[in-house]
Amino acid sequence: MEKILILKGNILFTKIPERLEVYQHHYLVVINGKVAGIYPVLPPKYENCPVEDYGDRLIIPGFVDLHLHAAQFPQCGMGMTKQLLQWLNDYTFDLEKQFQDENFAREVYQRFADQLIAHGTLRACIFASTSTKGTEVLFDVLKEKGIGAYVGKVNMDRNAPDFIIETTEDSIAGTEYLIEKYRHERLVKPIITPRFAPTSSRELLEQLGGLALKYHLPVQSHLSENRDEINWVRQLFPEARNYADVYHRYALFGQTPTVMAHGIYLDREEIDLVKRNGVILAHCPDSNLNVQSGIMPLRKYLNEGLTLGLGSDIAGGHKIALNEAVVRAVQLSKLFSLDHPEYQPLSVPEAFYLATKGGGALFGRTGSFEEGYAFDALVIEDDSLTAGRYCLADRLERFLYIGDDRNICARFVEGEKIGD
Ligand SMILES: Nc1nc2[nH]cnc2c(=O)[nH]1
Repeated sequence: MEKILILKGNILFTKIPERLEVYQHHYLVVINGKVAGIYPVLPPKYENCPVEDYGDRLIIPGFVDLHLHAAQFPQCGMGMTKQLLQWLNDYTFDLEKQFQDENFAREVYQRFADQLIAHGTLRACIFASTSTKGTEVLFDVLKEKGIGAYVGKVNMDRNAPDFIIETTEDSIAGTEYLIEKYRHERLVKPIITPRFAPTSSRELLEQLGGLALKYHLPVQSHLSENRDEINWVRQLFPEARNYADVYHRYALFGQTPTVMAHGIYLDREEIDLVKRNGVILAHCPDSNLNVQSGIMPLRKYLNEGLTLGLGSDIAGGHKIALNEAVVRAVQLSKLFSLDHPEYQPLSVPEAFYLATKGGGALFGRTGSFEEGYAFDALVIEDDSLTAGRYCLADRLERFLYIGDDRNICARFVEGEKIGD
């Protein structure tokens, strides 16, 4: 039997980056979790269906966080004067080790999931830790909460402290165990997750690429984030043409759907490979500022036709709320364009697109209210932001800039209300 959900309110979303679609006081019809249509007047066939009337509130797509580390959640806002490699050594590895303790993992992951949902992130692409048991806890917590996610057990078998790396065999065995257990889940699914090239042996990369192909699973990792990291990769993989080619050689670069975080310093050849292989880049502006990685040439990549989304990159980024990343992406693009006037700063609709439909590309049809898209949505109550006086586009901008979880009064994932 068809499950019909009808909402009424002010509906805003993007189909293309440059333009916001705005429907004032319209009806949005959802059938079996998918958007069926938006109407000024309810068609007669739905006349007897109940309507959730949200009055003058905004209804927008849920946020999609394309890159964050659940196991770094307790570390937000710490070590923020270090650069990447030092920060990993001084803070991150010590913390991630603790996720071998399932009770600790459960306590942290519950808070992490609650905060993610409270702030309106309804789909996320997540690194857990190297602990297989700890990662299992994360899968189960996210399933209970009803959010959509890709979850990766982190793989590392070299160039990090002994207490956190695994043998290649253990790393692969743990990964395959989780794949077998969760690959048929509807909303929370496994993703292959080599931490990054420097902490991966060739053997590990080869076997992970094999798993991605065998189970047709997506892949996530880090790419070209920091200059010292890039030099390190050059020393470790002299046979590779560039950083991207390290992953490409091992079937971890677009042979299955792939998200690479950062990609700040891509050369011409790498940009072409990203485009040719359909790799999605996760832009993480807060993190790029905090650990002084640099400014991604976002407009250049958009002009090249690359697919991008936004990531909070907890805990390189210090805030889990993705509207913060929207704002920071716009701000950083303005700084970039001061020195590169040929590249226009990002507009707010473009940044909003990245945080919804852009990142949503990894999850299939989500992040928009076009027909056939999964109905992942937030209802925004912005009275406290003096709603009445502004047009709908301005109200959305104000929510993105100065709103927070207190303004989100309902959340839907594939048509189901969550987080109440
Ligand atoms: N931002 C960030 N970059 C990384 N590169 C390798 N590991 C990490 C991590 O945990 N965070």
